[in-house]
Amino acid sequence: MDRSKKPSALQSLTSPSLIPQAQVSITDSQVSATLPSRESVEILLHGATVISWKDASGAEKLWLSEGAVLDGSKPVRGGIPVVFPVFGTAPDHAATAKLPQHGFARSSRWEFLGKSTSESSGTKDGGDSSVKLDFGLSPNNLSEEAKKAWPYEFGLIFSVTLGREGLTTSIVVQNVGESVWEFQTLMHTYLKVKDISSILVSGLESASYVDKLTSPISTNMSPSSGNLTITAKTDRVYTPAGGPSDPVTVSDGRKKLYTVARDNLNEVVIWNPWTDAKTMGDFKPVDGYKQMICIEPGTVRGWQKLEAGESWEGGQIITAHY
Ligand SMILES: O=P(O)(O)OC[C@H]1O[C@H](O)[C@H](O)[C@@H](O)[C@@H]1O
Repeated sequence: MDRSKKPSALQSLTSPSLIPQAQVSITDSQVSATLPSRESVEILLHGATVISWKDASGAEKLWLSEGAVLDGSKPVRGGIPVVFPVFGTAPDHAATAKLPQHGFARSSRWEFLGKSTSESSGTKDGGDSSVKLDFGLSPNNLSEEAKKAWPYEFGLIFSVTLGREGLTTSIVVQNVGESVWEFQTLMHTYLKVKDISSILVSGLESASYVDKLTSPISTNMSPSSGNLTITAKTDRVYTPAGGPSDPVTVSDGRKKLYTVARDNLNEVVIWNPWTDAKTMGDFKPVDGYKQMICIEPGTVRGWQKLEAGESWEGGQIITAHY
């Protein structure tokens, strides 16, 4: 076919070089993506941990400890570690009792399964408006120790979708075996803030919460109005009153910073170690707790049961407003 005679409209549709595309780069240890509009994300294969999410101006949205260990020898302190199949430890839950804190997903090397992109026609510059990166984990990727401690047939797909306004992370949990098993999962998101003393968290009004810092651990009700402020060590598991469609908003004074919406994830853990940060060897600088707040959507009160052949999906959508 004589290409010079092709109608020009068709020519532009079929010339990929004319359409701005997301750039994805893959190394032995991580996958990074940048949109034509310059937002970017970096994910380590270790734990499928998102370690950076930047807006178009290059401003980082996630807190990552300067002491974070990124070589796969321990879970990453910061970013978005994936918690599965147990949140914390569950000594009384026989099936997960032998697992380390927060399970094995954040300590295992995941496989990169591939990328997909979507274009938006409405914007003036066109091109890719989002890029989705998929990561997989199955018993084949686990250490012998983890396989022995949790001998179930499972498949996980963790997807990270970078868009112009926000970041979505979602997880599909599949029971590919022949017996029923149960799990908990959570996205341990460390959001970066300028100064924790002016941070307000809304969306937790009238929520019941488990305070993990009382002894014994207590269940409480949050007030029906007013924002949550962080003025000391905080470790609470909230169940927002409006169900998983109730978003949580993080503001700096009157300026909205982030909205965290959830899909199928009933709970939101709010964590800040405060000055106990100094007891964690990988939390640097030690006063870094002033620049972070963990807003962790998950399903962690009780257990999700999966019958043989069943699958379950949940996720978070974080919108950055600044
Ligand atoms: O130190 P890690 O194992 O990463 O856990 C860090 C924190 O994770 C969650 O937020 C839990 O609610 C906390 O109890 C825990 O301290």
